[in-house]
Amino acid sequence: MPVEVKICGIRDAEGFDAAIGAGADLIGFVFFPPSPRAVTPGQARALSARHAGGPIRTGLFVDPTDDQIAAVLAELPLGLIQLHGTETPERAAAIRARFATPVMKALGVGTAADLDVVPAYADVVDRFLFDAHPPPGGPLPGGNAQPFEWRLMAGRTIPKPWLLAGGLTPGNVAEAIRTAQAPGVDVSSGVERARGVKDAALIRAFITAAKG
Ligand SMILES: O=C(O)c1ccccc1NCC(=O)[C@H](O)[C@H](O)COP(=O)(O)O
Repeated sequence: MPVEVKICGIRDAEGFDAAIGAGADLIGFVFFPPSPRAVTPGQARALSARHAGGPIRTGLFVDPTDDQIAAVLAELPLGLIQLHGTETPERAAAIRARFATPVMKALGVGTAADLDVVPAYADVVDRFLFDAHPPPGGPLPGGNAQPFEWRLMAGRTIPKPWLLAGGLTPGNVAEAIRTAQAPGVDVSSGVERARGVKDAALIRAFITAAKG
């Protein structure tokens, strides 16, 4: 199976077109206003409309209310809702049922014990994303360019498709995939030339390295 690649935090045409052109499988729009990568639903709709079909449009939320999700879905259909906060399995299940949209739960990994919660989500989400824990007191729960120990994932049976995230770059992604035995990867900071500004050449290099 080819490795799946998600390019997260797309907020301009350069990033969107580069991700599409290079064969991204998923594209992430951040609906978390404190993030430098945040977009409005209208901006995401306009970007998404640049290309019909293609990558799964993923909406990233952090402990969202139903109203926040509904406001986004009123503007553009999402193929996947990414929950990157402290959402419980019950909350993830409720969101999935109410919006009839697949859900990906992001989980922070620092030690093997952090993976103990996976079974609790297994029946109520469609995918997992494993990311580093955010720095204590930091403003963002993700998108921090922080890697975690990739070997913690090796040999694990994860009951749903999953993405490895955290501090990935064009230079380390191939090794990360091998070490973690990851079926997919997600990147934000590693394909930016400045915080929140995607770089087309880095996106192309990342996808080539991941899929190569
Ligand atoms: O990217 C953000 O700004 C962000 C904000 C709030 C919650 C999650 C966020 N990003 C989540 C992602 O899916 C990132 O791609 C993932 O954390 C990896 O980020 P990076 O280490 O910067 O590649």
